Amino acid sequence: MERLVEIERFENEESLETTLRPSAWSEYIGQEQIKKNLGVFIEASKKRREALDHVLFFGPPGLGKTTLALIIANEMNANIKVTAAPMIEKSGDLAAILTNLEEGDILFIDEIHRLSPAVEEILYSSMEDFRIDIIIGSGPAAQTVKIDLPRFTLIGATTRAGMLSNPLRDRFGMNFRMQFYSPEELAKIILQASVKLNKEIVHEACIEIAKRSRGTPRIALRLLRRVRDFADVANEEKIVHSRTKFALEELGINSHGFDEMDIKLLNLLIGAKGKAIGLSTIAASLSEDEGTVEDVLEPYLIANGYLERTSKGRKATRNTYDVLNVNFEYEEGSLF
Ligand SMILES: Nc1ncnc2c1ncn2[C@@H]1O[C@H](COP(=O)(O)OP(=O)(O)OP(=O)(O)O)[C@@H](O)[C@H]1O
Ligand SMILES: [Mg+2]
Repeated sequence: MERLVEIERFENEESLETTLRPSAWSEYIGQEQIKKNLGVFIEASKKRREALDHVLFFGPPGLGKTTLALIIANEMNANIKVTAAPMIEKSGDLAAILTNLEEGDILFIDEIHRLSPAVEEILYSSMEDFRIDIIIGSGPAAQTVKIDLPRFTLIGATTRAGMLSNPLRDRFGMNFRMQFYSPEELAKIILQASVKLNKEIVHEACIEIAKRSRGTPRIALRLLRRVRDFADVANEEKIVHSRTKFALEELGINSHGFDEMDIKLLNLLIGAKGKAIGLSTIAASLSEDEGTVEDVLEPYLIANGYLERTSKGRKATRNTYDVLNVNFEYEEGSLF
């Protein structure tokens, strides 16, 4: 099923996303703490004329990890090589990438939790000592060759910090957890994008879209494009509030930004009448895999207090009942 507030990337929209992607700090809205800290580290390493320490970003999809990596490269005036863990199958693949880097280059590895152990092993020594050992040949004739690497910066991104091995995590000098965006921040992002799309939009419309975007810029931008379609079809020069509300209702997105899948999950929790439900049960009921439930569906619900993770499983909260307009009946002490 195609989710409108889906966070995965759709191929045909990838290029549009690239054009809307900020390339400078001034256009990167929110994540203030991360921006402040990174700004200091970037300035310091520029002053010392050194490569920046390795950086790790983690957090749900669509919150701006890749964008940050590109901005860092821009700020450092560095070349950036972008790749993703599933593309690095063998240790030889990584060795080839690393030996092609130049002093000060940035290597961006997306989905870094998906590296194979053998590849991870190579990465350790390259991050720490800027050197790799490669075994050439096999059997008794095998030889280890040490290759020195230029000082480079590794930027890793992952939606699943929990799946990163400790040795790998420890080798990053900085790691940053991405936060969900407030509606006001998203409204700014929407306004900025509408200028690039050359379509005027009123403030109330920005806020309306922002409120329904699950705190996620990628979703906000996708909804903006859908709403723009409605406005264009209606021959409206400006995106106004009424058309926006109409479009979002037509698209089936409720005022909390929940989509069908969220609602199903929340109903499931409420149906359990105060008992916790295990992740595997939830995944099976939603016909989704556990990873998607954990990385894509749950973080926003947890961050906003609609779902609680306990040792026994997932539970509804008071908010869950409120938001679904369900009276909450419970025996004293059994629920919360
Ligand atoms: N802080 C921001 N300010 C303005 N636009 C942003 C910001 N963060 C993200 N965006 C926009 O949202 C889109 C998605 O961001 P990005 O691709 O960086 O997310 P991501 O965290 O790398 O996602 P994934 O985990 O799926 O790789 C970008 O195209 C960019 O235009
Ligand atoms: Mg990304």
